[in-house]
Amino acid sequence: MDTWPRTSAVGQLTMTLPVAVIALAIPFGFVVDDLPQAVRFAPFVVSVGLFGLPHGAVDHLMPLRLGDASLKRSLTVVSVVYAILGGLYLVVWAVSPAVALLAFIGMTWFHWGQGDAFALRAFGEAAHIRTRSDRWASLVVRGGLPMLVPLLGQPEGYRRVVNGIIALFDPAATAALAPLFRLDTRLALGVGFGVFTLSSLLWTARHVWGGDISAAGIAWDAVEIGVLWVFFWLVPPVFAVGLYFAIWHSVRHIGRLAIVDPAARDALDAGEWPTVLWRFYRDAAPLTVASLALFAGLYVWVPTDGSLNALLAIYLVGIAVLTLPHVAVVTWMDRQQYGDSGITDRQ
Ligand SMILES: CC1=C(/C=C/C(C)=C/C=C/C(C)=C/C=O)C(C)(C)CCC1
Ligand SMILES: [Fe+2]
Repeated sequence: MDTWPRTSAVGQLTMTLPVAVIALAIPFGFVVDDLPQAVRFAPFVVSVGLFGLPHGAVDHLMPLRLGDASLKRSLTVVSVVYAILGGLYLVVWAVSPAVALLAFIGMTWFHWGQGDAFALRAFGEAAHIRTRSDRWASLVVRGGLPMLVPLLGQPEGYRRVVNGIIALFDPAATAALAPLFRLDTRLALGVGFGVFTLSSLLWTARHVWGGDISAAGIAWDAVEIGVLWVFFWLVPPVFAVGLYFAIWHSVRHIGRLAIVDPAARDALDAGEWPTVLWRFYRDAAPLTVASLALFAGLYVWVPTDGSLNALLAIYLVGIAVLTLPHVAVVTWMDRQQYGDSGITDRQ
């Protein structure tokens, strides 16, 4: 299967649109703290219906579309994976929220990194991401931007969200993560990640210096990385991470879903955008609604003060529980779409 339609419209949209929106939002970061709290939360609210939550709600069709499973088998396998992984993870939240929170950040680091590494290769011109080590380097950088850079630039906003989530289950447990916010910890992490970012670009640049590919892909990669560093450093975390989730990670994943759905792919080739979106929303609607039911259940189960902060915390725990099985499905998609031999030699 040709999973690399580099020149198609989906490529243009999934690559350019997110960067444009994120770059335009950077100046907004200077004023958003002075606006009503609801504005900071707006991207997460919007993500419930627009791209964010629905992007994972098509997982149940992946074994059907990317493997050789029947619809029934596809549904059964994915439901079982969701029930087991989501259920176990929910237990971890109840038993040790600090551990569960750290796992959530680590898992999102991996997942948003894997999503971007795939999109760069499939939709961008990222011919410099060729080998397994290139892909891992890109994954670590791309995932670290939304998960680590806000901690470096905006520790107070970061801490508020982290503590808010942990306190839902056990207010005393927030102390466990205090070292994360210390200046020396952040300095070490910042220097380490900065060095890693530059090294990974230099490492993948060897293919360009080797002379066999154009420099356009790596230049684009570097621009995106630069924009994201600035964005996550300056923009308040709740707003920044929410916007990134809805408009970057999810949009790129929806592009990925479209190329594995033959009818959506034909519509793409014909430039019929509404058809693509319609098919996506039709597929995603039932489980998006089911996810909302799960969130409502969490809200009933975990006592809160009903504040906006507490609602965000509940939403994030709900997302966390759904993300673990989602990562399992997307990691399987990676295997299918990259092929067993890795992504070498896909020139
Ligand atoms: C909001 C926020 C955080 C975490 C958000 C996360 C982890 C979101 C994950 C969403 C996922 C995994 C969606 C599915 O693809 C931090 C970084 C803890 C602190 C700063 C504000
Ligand atoms: Fe995702």
